[in-house]
Amino acid sequence: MSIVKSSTPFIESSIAKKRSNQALDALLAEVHLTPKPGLVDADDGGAHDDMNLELMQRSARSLGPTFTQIAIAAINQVPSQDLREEIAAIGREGEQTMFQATGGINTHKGAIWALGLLTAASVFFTPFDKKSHDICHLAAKLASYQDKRYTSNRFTHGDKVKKQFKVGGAYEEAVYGFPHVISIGLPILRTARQRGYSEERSQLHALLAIMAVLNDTCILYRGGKASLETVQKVAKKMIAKNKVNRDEIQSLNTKMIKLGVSPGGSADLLAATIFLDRIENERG
Ligand SMILES: CC(C)(COP(=O)(O)OP(=O)(O)OC[C@H]1O[C@@H](n2cnc3c(N)ncnc32)[C@H](O[C@H]2O[C@H](COP(=O)(O)OP(=O)(O)OP(=O)(O)O)[C@@H](O)[C@H]2O)[C@@H]1O)[C@@H](O)C(=O)NCCC(=O)NCCS
Ligand SMILES: Nc1ncnc2[nH]cnc12
Repeated sequence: MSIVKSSTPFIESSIAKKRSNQALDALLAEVHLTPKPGLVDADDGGAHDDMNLELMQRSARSLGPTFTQIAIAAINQVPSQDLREEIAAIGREGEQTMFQATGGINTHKGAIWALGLLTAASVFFTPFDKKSHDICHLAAKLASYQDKRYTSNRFTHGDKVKKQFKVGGAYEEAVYGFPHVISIGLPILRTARQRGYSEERSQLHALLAIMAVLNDTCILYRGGKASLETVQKVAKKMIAKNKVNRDEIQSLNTKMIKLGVSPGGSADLLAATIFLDRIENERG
């Protein structure tokens, strides 16, 4: 069955397809960025002994139809309770697709959430040409409606650490308009580019800058507060020098493997940064 509704006009369906391709490309760009500390990349599986590059690519590609369905559902809509529930249902189905593609491994749950909302917001109706902060604002509005019909009562890893350490997680990041993307990821990516760094090096700067401050519930769940503080301290030091070298990344990677922690939330927010940056750049 075609994912694109037969009633969707051609121009709308091509915009929806374009945005969902951009979401998928952003996921793949994050996965391919090498080296990255603690995360799966072309060199190794980071702190994950159950993941590798091929698995991450398969997971990302399995999500293409999910992003297309989200974009088709959201095109020319405005945030509403009904749409929130429709997008949530598609997102949950996407999680099942991901688990099928990975044999039950959680590779991209946070990315489905963040990029799902941002993809929807990128195709909403507005009378103005949307900038990144407008897209994040609209995504936040959509996230702020309750997921009433489909919500599960499962107590997740995020729920556990949010309660234990009194921090926000992926939900709060979205509801507050993706502050780590708007105030950290995007400006650091662009500053690094202006300084003449390569695209990959600039993305690495953005990732480290996010890692330096984010309460990443993946790190907290596996390593507690001490591990999060260690990772943040090292990432902060690297970013403060404005120059990141490969040896330092490798040493942080080794440290994170020893601690058994991975910055999965920061990786998702890097993918969100790349997605929004590319949309804004395409307007010239
Ligand atoms: C509202 C939801 C986010 C609900 O999420 P839930 O409570 O079910 O899950 P959380 O545990 O809170 O995790 C969400 C994922 O978000 C990423 N993340 C973590 N911290 C942050 C942060 N501060 N800001 C933003 N994002 C964050 C992270 O995802 C990445 O890590 C995952 C891999 O981690 P790993 O440690 O390997 O795996 P675990 O499963 O934890 O197990 P162990 O290996 O440790 O045993 C990977 O998924 C990365 O993507 C968190 O995991 C939302 O999900 C929701 O309600 N969804 C329903 C559908 C919906 O409404 N969708 C709408 C839009 S499509
Ligand atoms: N590259 C990566 N490695 C591990 N977990 C991730 N979650 C999102 N991207 C990831």
